[in-house]
This record gives sequence, structure tokens and C-alpha cells, in this order.
Amino acid sequence: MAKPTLNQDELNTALAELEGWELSGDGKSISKKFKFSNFVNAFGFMTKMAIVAEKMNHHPEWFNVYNRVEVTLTTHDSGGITELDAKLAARMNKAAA
Ligand SMILES: C[C@H](O)[C@H](O)[C@H]1CNC2=NC(N)=NC(=O)C2=N1
Repeated sequence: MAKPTLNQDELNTALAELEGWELSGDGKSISKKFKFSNFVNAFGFMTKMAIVAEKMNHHPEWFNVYNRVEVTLTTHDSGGITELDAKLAARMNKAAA
């Protein structure tokens, strides 16, 4: 069963707690640009998050060049942002801290 998308209140609350994450123009995804000191640290972050994502069965869209990782989170099955996106975003902030 697809998770319900967050309503406006839930989304605002989630975003207030997710440092650096922004809502996309169409309101269907959130994104953040992470920057690391080098490629190994950027890729280490992605490796860590790949294991978390697989366990959650919730997978990021992301783009890496050298020390940058640009991440977009959305719940395809639900057609928008769900608690899974908020959870994964929070895990990413923790891992990148
Ligand atoms: C079939 C499979 O379980 C689904 O497609 C899962 C896999 N990973 C997923 N990841 C994300 N980000 N959104 C989804 O809706 C999603 N669905």
C-alpha cells in the first residue's frame, strides 16, 4: 500500500526540521545539495545511504560530481512527498553532519 502524501501542515513541519532541504517547484519532491571535502567522503556518504535506502525500500534520485551529491526525494508510488522522504532526508543530514 502506498503511503499517504504529507499534507501542507505536515510538510511545513517536516521542512522546518530538515536543514538545507527545499521543496521543488511542483511540490512533489524535496532536494538538497550536499558538499563534502573530497570524492571519497562524498562516495562514502552515498555508500552509507545506499544501505539505509535499501533497508527502507526507499531510494534516492541523486547526482554526484567529485565532492558534491545532489539529492532529490519523492515517493513515486504515492505521487508526492511522504514520511519516507522526511525520514530518509533526516538520516542523510545525520550521516553528513
Ligand atoms: C516496487 C518497489 O518496492 C517500489 O517501486 C519502491 C522502491 N523504491 C522506491 N523509492 C522511492 N523513492 N519511491 C518509491 O515509490 C519507491 N518504491
